Amino acid sequence: MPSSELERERAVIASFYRRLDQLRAEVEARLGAVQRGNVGSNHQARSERDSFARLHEDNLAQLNEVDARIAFGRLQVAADEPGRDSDEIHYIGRIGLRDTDQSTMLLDWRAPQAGAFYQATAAHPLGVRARRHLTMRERELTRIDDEVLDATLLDELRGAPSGAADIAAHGSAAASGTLQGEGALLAALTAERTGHMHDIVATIQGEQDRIIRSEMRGALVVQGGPGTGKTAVALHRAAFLIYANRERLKSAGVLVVGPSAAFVRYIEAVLPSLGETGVVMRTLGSLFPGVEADADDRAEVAALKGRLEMSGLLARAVRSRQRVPAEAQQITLNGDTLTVQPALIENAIHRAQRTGKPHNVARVTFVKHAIAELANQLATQLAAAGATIDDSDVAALREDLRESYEVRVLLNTAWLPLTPEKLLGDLYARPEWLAELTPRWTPERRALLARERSAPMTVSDVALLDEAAELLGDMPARRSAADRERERQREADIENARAAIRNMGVEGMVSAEALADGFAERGERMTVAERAASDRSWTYGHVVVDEAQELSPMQWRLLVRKSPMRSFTIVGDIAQVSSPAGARSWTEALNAGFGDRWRLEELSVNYRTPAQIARAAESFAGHAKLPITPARAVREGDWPIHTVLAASDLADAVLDTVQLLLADAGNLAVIVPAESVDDIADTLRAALDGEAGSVAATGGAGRGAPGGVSTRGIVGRGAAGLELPLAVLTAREAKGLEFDAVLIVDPRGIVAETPRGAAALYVAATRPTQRLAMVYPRGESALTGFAETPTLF
Ligand SMILES: Nc1ncnc2c1ncn2[C@@H]1O[C@H](COP(=O)(O)OP(=O)(O)OP(=O)(O)O)[C@@H](O)[C@H]1O
Repeated sequence: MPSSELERERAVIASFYRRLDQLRAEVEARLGAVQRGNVGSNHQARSERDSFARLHEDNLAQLNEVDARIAFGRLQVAADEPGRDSDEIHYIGRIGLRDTDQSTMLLDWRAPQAGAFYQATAAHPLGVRARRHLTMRERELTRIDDEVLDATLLDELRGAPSGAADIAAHGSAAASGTLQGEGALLAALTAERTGHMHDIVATIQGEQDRIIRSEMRGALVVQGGPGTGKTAVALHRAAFLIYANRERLKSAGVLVVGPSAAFVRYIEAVLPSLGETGVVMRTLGSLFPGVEADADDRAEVAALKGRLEMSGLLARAVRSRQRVPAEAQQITLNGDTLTVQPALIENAIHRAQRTGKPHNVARVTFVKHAIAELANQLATQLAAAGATIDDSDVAALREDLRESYEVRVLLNTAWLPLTPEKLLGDLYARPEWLAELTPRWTPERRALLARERSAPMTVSDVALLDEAAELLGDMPARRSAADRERERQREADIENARAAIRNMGVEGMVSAEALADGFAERGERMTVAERAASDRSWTYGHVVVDEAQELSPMQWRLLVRKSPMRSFTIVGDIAQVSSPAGARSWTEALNAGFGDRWRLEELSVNYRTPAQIARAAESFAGHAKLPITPARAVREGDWPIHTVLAASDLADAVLDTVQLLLADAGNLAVIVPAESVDDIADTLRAALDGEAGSVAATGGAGRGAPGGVSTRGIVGRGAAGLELPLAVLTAREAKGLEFDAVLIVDPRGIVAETPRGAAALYVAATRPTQRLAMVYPRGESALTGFAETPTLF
């Protein structure tokens, strides 16, 4: 590219940075003024100050996040205004920028006019004559790639005297094929992986863009084979929806659900790099506030806990905690003895059940009714004994009964307030109670649920806890007082926010509701995302579910409760189902939550896996009869699959292969059957890091230096390995991730360890962007599909 053209673009980009720096300075000044402002001890004034400070801090964070690679595209669009003969030029960037005179300098990639950057093709140019990809490293423009979509432009440019000829000299004759911005795309795809997913905003492809910009209403299912960009598309769609529905989604929030902590860590930087920070990211094990489950149940147990019939069982369990005593009970109050007949309690229970409210909420009706009946009974008894009783005496009796320890025991035995944890813990730890509730189950089936009360909650328990919480409702005493106070405070906050906005002259910049959200933080400075994450019954404006094929019907029930409007982006690959509770088709998976109200989009190009690896994985999947969706791989790849048959010890063969791969891979995953993953991790740490350099399974660590030498070691187990050159993972942990090179240890062991182990191996084999190696234990041959000429170590 002639330097003149590059220089011209550099000058344009420099103007963007000047404007960005100017905006940043303005926001910093405003923030400084707010922080310095003396508001004294007035609580309301302090809240307002904190809210404005927060607003400016968020703005500043957004400007900082988008600083690197602020612009990535330029469109030359045919002028469509009559009388105008020159083309329009639009620059496309991570955010929109306006000059001081309010003219547009840079279009936000999500703006409607920017759509043509992703959608225009030679066949359907959408008015675009030329498209330019600007590749930047931090603030520096390093390369430009042109595509000329209008052939007449080439002729015009040939005749042109100025530097515009530079474009012609480097433009392709016309964008051929289906890939858009091929040069920039291939550069992105072959770049070394860092352990964190990057945004793809500069190279989104047409089929992806249509999905990203699809309307927010309803459930959209995105099906595609491995590496087709489903995760990337889902995250960019979240950013697009926040942009297009900012008011609604800023206050209701967006939830992104992924399969594992490693996965959440892998994707967490994408949305901030697009300037969106307020999204809640959760694993299925952390969707119930206060519980962080990461252990899985055995396959049969998880499958049972995921079944819809568990909701019926939990409902029966709650009902059975509303118990009529078998016999009459005696209580004494102020020296008088009262005989309480079972019918009195039964009557109060029926009254409460008829309210249709959750257990803990309906208990208020139960207690009120039972106390009233007991007071009437006692009053009649006292009157019969000669006392004179009027209404105020009956009210006093009710008060006494409420205070009585014996009455409390009596009522609690009939209707005990319950927490979800207690209900579920009892169900697992009390086999005789479970047997009462499940007369038609076999003893073997019941045994699947049996567990010590102290055992930690598992991932599949989370959906059951949430179901139980729905059936139980909040504990009554806490609820009413706290809720009334919250509502009162909220109204006052919105009123105050309106006044504050008028006073500060910032109408239109922030809504009263959004500002009131800031007040509500009450000094704790919680964001919408933080509040949403800590409130179990929070309903989100939109929910993104990744690896959605793995979800059980009970998990779908939980998620649908999180977005009653059913605004969902559901991405996954039905062939990759490896969880025993997952579905075999989208129709089956979505039936309970969505009926037939969902739409399907498919992605067809594999951007990650080189063709030679993708073909082998697909061939293996064919033999294993997995219902795969073949995808067209963008790259052929440079290395054949490396098959190693261990000559003696498996660990030695693994170590030798690891050393071979580490020589030219930026990051490497060693994927191992769950039962031997810790042993292999220990072996690798001992050999490569030495004891002192090892990294804990859950702790974070800085990425090792290039070449793999780091004072903190290069081997990490689980999510901790993502930032290191070598991560040791199970197939489940590797879901959704990608690495330059992947080494699969004992592939048959992975196939054998779960009922859907073949799918787990298919997933593992499709993680590399460059190289795949497989190490088989001594005496085994290579698996069909993956068979290549083996090496012996
Ligand atoms: N348009 C694009 N431009 C650049 N990179 C892309 C593009 N689309 C996808 N990629 C890259 O391809 C890789 C695979 O994408 P992603 O992880 O989203 O696929 P996936 O369909 O979710 O895969 P899997 O189901 O196998 O986990 C990622 O590195 C992603 O950044």
